[in-house]
Amino acid sequence: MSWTDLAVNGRILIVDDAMENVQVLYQALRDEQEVLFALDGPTAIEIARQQLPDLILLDAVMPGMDGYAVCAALRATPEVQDIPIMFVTALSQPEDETRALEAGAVDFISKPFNVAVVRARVRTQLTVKRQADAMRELTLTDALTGVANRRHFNDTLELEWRRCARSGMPLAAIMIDIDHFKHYNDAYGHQAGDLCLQKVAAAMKQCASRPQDLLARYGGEEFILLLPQEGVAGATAVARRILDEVDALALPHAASPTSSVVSVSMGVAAIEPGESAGADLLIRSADEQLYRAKQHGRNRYCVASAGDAPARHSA
Ligand SMILES: Nc1nc2c(ncn2[C@@H]2O[C@H](COP(=O)(O)OP(=O)(O)OP(=O)(O)O)[C@@H](O)[C@H]2O)c(=O)[nH]1
Repeated sequence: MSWTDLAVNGRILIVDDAMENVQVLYQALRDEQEVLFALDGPTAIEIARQQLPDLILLDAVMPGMDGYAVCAALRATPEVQDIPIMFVTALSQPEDETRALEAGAVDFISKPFNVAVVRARVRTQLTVKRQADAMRELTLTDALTGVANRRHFNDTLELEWRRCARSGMPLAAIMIDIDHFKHYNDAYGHQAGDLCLQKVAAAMKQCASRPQDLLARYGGEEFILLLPQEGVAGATAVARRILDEVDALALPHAASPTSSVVSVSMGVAAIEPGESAGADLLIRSADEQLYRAKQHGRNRYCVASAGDAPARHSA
């Protein structure tokens, strides 16, 4: 892959209160990039949060919320704070440029600009963004299974907790443990154990495919699935699917006292985030239910709500 290959197909958000300026930049970039635009700061922030562009080209002088205020607001918003911002402005003094860079911009272009220079600088910023994204992805991913690692899970849990608290939506988690995995390693070897972890993780990932769902490896053979905006009923349906999908893998486990094939036990919990409790309550609750599922014979899930009997796999 070459330097320019890395840079194509970015999504650019142009923010400028003058439509004619938007059009000039659009004409300059549309051959190489997907281009979005906003004519004011608040709309730009909303589009950035929803469309997650790879780069924002931001005018400095706009009525109401100016470019510096937009830049500060974006930098203070967790889900968009890493999107690079390039000022494209009629301002041209060194102090304007300094102010933009200090506000968190990565580049500053004064108008009138040269189209070829803008294109090249956009490509440069997109390449840097791609590389940063790739590095970030590595630090957030479990190397063996390719699902999120525990650190990624913890960060997402905090974010989703706050998001669900704001929107009054529930947040659910399923704690999942492969049954008798020590026996599996002992019987089939550590390499086969690794392969088993990969297959089980891939099967579970298919069971929760909404963009906000997050499957993470929580410990050795322990996984956790976070289901934002999902209550007990939805999470229980996902747990049932996981039981079926893992069973359908039909991975022989001759050393298991529970089943002839690899099986999982799960704890399901859901909560409406509020002032009185922290995110750790959700995890503790899912963990308690996992313990119950193990106690009741494994290859099943238990649900954190009064009166729920441990649900057994139908097979
Ligand atoms: N192959 C492999 N094994 C792992 C990995 N991480 C943890 N393990 C093994 O997973 C096993 C977990 O054992 P236990 O905690 O006793 O759990 P278990 O045997 O599944 O028993 P129950 O959970 O009670 O059904 C240990 O033998 C670990 O060595 C890994 O990355 N690869």
